[in-house]
Amino acid sequence: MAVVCRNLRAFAQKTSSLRCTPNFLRLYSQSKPAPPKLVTVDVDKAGVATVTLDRPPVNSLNTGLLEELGVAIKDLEANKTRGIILTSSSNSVFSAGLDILEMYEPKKQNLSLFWTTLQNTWLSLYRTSIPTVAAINGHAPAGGCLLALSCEYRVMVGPKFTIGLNETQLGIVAPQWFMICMKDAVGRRQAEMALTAGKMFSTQEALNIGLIDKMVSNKEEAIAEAQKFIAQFAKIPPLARRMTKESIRQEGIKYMEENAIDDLKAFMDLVVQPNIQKGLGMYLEAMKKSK
Ligand SMILES: CCCCC/C=C\C/C=C\CC/C=C/CC(=O)SCCNC(=O)CCNC(=O)[C@H](O)C(C)(C)COP(=O)(O)OP(=O)(O)OC[C@H]1O[C@@H](n2cnc3c(N)ncnc32)[C@H](O)[C@@H]1OP(=O)(O)O
Repeated sequence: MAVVCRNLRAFAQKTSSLRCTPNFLRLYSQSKPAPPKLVTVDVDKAGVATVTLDRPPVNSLNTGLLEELGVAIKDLEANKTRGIILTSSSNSVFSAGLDILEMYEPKKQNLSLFWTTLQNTWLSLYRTSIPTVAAINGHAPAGGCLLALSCEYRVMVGPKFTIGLNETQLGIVAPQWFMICMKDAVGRRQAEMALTAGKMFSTQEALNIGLIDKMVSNKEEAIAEAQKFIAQFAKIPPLARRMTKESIRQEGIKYMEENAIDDLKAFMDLVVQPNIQKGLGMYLEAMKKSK
């Protein structure tokens, strides 16, 4: 709304016949339906929030969705929520990862906003003092896997879905902070093997290496397990919990705090390379053809 108002004000200033009065703004905002929300938040009686990614068909992470997710986390922190369960409205995809359309033939300004929003939202999720669980109810490649890895506990619906950081298979290198998240979960050795091969793991394989913590057979079970994980913290003094989480996640937090600008520059330089752009175009085409 703030952006709409700013744009309207600029438009009104450029014209002699329009005045950007409060009435005009009210009429304008009433005539335009609000865009659908890409992230929904439901807080239950126990104070646990289910945060649902809702960008059909595959919850690819565009700037809008990432922005909404970041705002949701900040709001939940302000409201002293007891836990966050991150899940998807789809019944086959948790998230398809970064929206390739944000990176294909981009405007420089949009690309920069996209990556900065990803960095900020990731950091908010990774370091929040609220207990976090990913209820992974579908495939979670690349950026989808990153979101799940940033939570403290992962429950995944199996056996038919897959999860992993598949970047090398796409001919790209996962950023350092993606790697840190994988190392956090599975240890350096397994992370190296997973990332160099760009392996997508079946749910059972993911369970075997500790990439997920529990396999269940449907979303309801996933949510119930997530609630159980969060409930255990009712007995833990929150300050001790918060400081422990912050301390154990220090490598990732410090990495982003100290390297956000270099990381942005590296991303911006890489994405606009002609060979990367050509690859992205071909990848999009291949996805369409595979239907
Ligand atoms: C990919 C190269 C990126 C290069 C960037 C360059 C430099 C950057 C440097 C560092 C950053 C690197 C970080 C990258 C992390 C990422 O997250 S990259 C994204 C990787 N994601 C994937 O590879 C997943 C691709 N999707 C799938 O495998 C499948 O869609 C699915 C998730 C398994 C679901 O399958 P399903 O059969 O249900 O659906 P469809 O495949 O039919 O898809 C429906 C519809 O959605 C479109 N789509 C799918 N994934 C994406 C996506 N990530 N971005 C945008 N659009 C996507 C697909 O094209 C279909 O569209 P439609 O034909 O118009 O209906």
